[in-house]
Amino acid sequence: MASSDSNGMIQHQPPSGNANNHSANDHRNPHHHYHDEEAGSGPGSAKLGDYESSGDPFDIPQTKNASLETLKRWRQAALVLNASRRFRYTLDLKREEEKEQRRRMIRSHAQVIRAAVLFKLAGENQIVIGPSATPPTPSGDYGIGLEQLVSITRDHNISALQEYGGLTSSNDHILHQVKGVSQLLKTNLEKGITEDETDLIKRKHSFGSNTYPRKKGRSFLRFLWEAWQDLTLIILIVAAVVSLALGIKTEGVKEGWYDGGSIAFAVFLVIIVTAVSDYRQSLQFQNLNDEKRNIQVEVIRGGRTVKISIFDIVVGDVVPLKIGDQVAADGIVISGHSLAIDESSMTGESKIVHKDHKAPFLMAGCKVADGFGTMLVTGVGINTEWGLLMASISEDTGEETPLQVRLNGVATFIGIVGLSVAVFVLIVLLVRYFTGHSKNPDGSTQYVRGVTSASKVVDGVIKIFTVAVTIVVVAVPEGLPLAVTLTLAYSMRKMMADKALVRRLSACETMGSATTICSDKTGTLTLNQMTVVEAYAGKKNINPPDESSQFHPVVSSLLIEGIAQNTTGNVFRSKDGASVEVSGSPTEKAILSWAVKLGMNFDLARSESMILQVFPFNSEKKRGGVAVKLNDSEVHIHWKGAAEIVLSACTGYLDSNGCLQSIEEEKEFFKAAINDMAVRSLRCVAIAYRLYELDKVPADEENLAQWALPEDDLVLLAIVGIKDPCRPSVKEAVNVCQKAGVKVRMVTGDNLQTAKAIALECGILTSIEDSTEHNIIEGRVFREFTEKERERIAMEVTVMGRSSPNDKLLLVQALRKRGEVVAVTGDGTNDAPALHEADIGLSMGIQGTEVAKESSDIIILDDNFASVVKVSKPFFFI
Ligand SMILES: Nc1ncnc2c1ncn2[C@@H]1O[C@H](COP(=O)(O)OP(=O)(O)OP(=O)(O)O)[C@@H](O)[C@H]1O
Ligand SMILES: [Ca+2]
Repeated sequence: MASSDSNGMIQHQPPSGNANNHSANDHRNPHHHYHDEEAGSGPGSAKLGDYESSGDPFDIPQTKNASLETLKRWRQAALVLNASRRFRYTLDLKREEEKEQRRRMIRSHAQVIRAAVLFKLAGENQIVIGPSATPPTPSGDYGIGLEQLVSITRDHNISALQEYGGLTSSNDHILHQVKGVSQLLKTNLEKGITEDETDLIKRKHSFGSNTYPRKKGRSFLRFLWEAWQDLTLIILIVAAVVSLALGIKTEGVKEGWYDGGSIAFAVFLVIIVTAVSDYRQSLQFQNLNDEKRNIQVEVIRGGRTVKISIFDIVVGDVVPLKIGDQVAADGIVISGHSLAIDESSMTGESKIVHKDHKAPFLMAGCKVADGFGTMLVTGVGINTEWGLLMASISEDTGEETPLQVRLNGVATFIGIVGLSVAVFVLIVLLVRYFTGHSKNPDGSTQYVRGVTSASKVVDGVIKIFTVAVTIVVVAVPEGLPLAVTLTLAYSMRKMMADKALVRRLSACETMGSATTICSDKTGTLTLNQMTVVEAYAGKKNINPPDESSQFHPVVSSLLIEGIAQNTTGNVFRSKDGASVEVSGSPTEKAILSWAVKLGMNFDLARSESMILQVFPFNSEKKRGGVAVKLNDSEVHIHWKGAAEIVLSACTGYLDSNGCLQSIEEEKEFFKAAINDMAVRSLRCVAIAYRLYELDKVPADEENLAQWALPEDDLVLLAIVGIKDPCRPSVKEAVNVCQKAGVKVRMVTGDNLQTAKAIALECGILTSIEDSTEHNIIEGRVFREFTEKERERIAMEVTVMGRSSPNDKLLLVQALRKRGEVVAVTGDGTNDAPALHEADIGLSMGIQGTEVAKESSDIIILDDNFASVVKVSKPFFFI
């Protein structure tokens, strides 16, 4: 497959064989390179090993990664008769391949068109190197028409952007090249479009909506048609016909139809029930898919961050992007810091692409791999490659669970054995009959060659056939797999009612055999409603924490500057200033609200300094930083993050008079303060800053983007304690697990003391004395053990604090090595490898990122641990 990029150069994509391999190895998740990179050993090989060692052909490993290879072997071993009904896993794979092919087709199609246009323009001498583009043609209410807009994005036509750009923005946050397009689209790049209904409708009218026609599912008749095409059923149908014919022949129409009729009725019943259940399941999957696709995304409208359905995004919208998000529509980067996009879902190449003003075009359907930013939407729905792709593939994945596959296999196997026995009996009886060995009750030989009349022979043979048919009918257990299908369909419906979105049906089953659950703390065990309840400014404990008069003005203005700039959240103040809306991650929200109470005017604070460089917060480093330049050219670097980590980088603090003091002698005091808050289950965040010399800051953009923010020599401004109460239902849920013999472990990014306090509160730990050596462990300690030691320790670990997402993966790996069946909950993008590695990955519907959801088997819609338990409870006690 060859494709041309925007310069018309030919690039070679991997040959189709490769792509097939790719999907064959892991049909479930096209993003499995996450796993491959981080986990080392691929899942496929491990699972295959499991299979080999078990040696039992009926033993499909109970893991979700039951690979194609396993199924293929299994299929050979069990002589499967109707592959399409028995092995939907393979169907699933075919669909994946089909998807991949479509994707390539759409891409090459778009590229051919693009190449043709470029060629034509070149012929007409319209392409000149440098800024040159056809001027925008106004259309309707907007300065640019749909066609033109779409082609700019599709062709990654930067020169057109610059051409339209015209004026240079006074505000350097905004890449001025987007300015022109945004004006044509009547968008304010900072405040977005207005929330006005009529404006939205106008935009939809001019540029389309972010939806695509859905491919119709199969009709009921198709299911009916498929339902009877099963060898066991065909055997039964034949048996019914034969039996009917025989019965009528021997006993007359009135009496003789009973046997055949009842077999036919049974077959009919099975066909109908199978078809109905398959059909309902396909409808259910369609609903599931709709729900899966109906992602809630944030957009900025009227200066306010609002959550809307992805389908409601319109051209001109300003969409904030953060790590883990799915790019909701085609667009152009407005501003961004270390913004990197994983385009593998669209291009098939697992390459992370950095986006800035040189490569500002974003493709819908890709994932944000790093950093954050905002984008201007320029293409929606069917005008994007993603939309074309979605419209052209149907997604009713009628997968079967391992248990179903196994039972179906057993049923077929028994059916075949029955059939063979019947045929064997038939042959023996026929041979006996025709060789004159069978006798009537009166002792006379039944068949004498040349003597017995033809009609007698027919009767005799018919009797023999009846025996054979009876054996077949008794032997074929067609209802068995059906029973499982019905049960699972029921449990899936129940799960939906219990607030869980099942992405893979087999997960329901696996969940039943889970022996341990590794749960997140924040949001899953706790409510994720965070408020700052304690604050230290310098050594002074501020009480109440938002009493602004207790802060020295120097401290509070530095705090406000740091909090307003060093955030991915947003504060919206209504025109009259009466209501304030804070958005962002729960921790951010808590800190922003606190700052608002201290008198922060968000917009004003942000306009007073200019951001030079950002280090976005991530769970690995547990801190985030920003460098800002003030109007007087002073440079401040603000850091905010896990308290003890930031504290260890501090060399000074500002005391209650706003004077700089050395922190050396006071470190113990601050550590004790943090510990004191943590044991009361508060999450501690420290805020610090430092001065920096402007001439040490890289001047040119290239180096500035690469600049690693200095993070030593910090001055501590404040430490806050954030309360996040336990969910009320959690204690009971943990109890249910423990009763069912399922061990609950907490793996959290929070401080060990905080983790311990929450674990006590929700019953994961019964008492502090309960702790053995490795029971409560820090992520850092755990990761430094050797692999063998980790395996040994893992079983003991109940609470892991200050863990990075990779520690979670290590724990899951170690537990699985010890033969545990592990369920893992996760929300962050970095949790994807652990979710993937687990036997059952559970992601969070509200706080979870798209990447995490995609790597999980079950999405817990309300983020609640109690729902996790509710989902699996019926299975625990089987
Ligand atoms: N937005 C933020 N800015 C600065 N620091 C933060 C922010 N969010 C969290 N922190 C700090 O980072 C620490 C851990 O964050 P991390 O993302 O690893 O955990 P989490 O996912 O929030 O919790 P859990 O793992 O229990 O779900 C917190 O204890 C807090 O001190
Ligand atoms: Ca987490």
